[in-house]
Amino acid sequence: MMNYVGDTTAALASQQQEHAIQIRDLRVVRGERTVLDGLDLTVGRGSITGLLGPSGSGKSTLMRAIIGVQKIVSGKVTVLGAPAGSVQLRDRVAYVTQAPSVYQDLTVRQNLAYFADVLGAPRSDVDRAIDQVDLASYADKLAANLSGGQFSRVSLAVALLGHPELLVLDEPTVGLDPVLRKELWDLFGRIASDGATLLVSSHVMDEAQRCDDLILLREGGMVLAHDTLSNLLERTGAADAEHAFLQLVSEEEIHA
Ligand SMILES: Nc1ncnc2c1ncn2[C@@H]1O[C@H](COP(=O)(O)OP(=O)(O)OP(=O)(O)O)[C@@H](O)[C@H]1O
Repeated sequence: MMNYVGDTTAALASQQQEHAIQIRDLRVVRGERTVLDGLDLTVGRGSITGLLGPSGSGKSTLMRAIIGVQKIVSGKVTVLGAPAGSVQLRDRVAYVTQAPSVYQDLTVRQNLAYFADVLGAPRSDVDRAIDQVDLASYADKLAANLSGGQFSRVSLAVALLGHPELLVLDEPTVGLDPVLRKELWDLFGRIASDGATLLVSSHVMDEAQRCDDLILLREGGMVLAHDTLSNLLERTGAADAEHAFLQLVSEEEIHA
């Protein structure tokens, strides 16, 4: 009997370990507004999940809850098997916000070295992270003199210090032209193929093509769908993610 209980506990623990993110009945209120209302979500490991939805649908709020910086009213957010925001997740989870914290008056390498010290990551990580984002030839340039795409890659390099298992990226391609967006998505693909899990938000629906899995959020913080793009297109008969989204919204409205 003891063995059975032990096995079950181990099985449950390993099942939780397999998930990068597990959210149960999450409710978040910001100001007067209920932003997330009973949200359930499970994200597997080692993939790129796109969090897509219109502006104000709650993408950033959900990401903040996953990082553990958002005050929640109720529910449970488990990340890599531990409660969101807990100390043991500090160097296992990285978060890049919409306002990147890169110092303009430092070079790329100086920025990375500074953040490596702050995060307690080894200095040897600095050049590895710079290489990973393809900025080796810009390492000694001031961040202020970089292009928009290069600047975004510096934030990403900071996030890669210490080899995080989960990267949460809040609209990393916002304001970038299509060529730079493609470059950045290629980079996300390389990071995921090295074994990390990425949760990437966007309100540009065509970025759905670059994700293994999609979470479509609609206003009111409701998960409209959580599926692969090909399944969503098949289900809705739509030609692209944007039309699939619109189709799902109108189906919801008919059934409401
Ligand atoms: N600090 C705050 N105080 C009160 N309400 C807030 C605050 N921040 C966000 N909200 C509200 O919460 C809702 C969700 O905002 P959130 O930033 O999570 O959406 P989003 O989907 O990330 O939007 P965007 O794509 O524009 O970044 C919005 O209605 C917003 O007005």
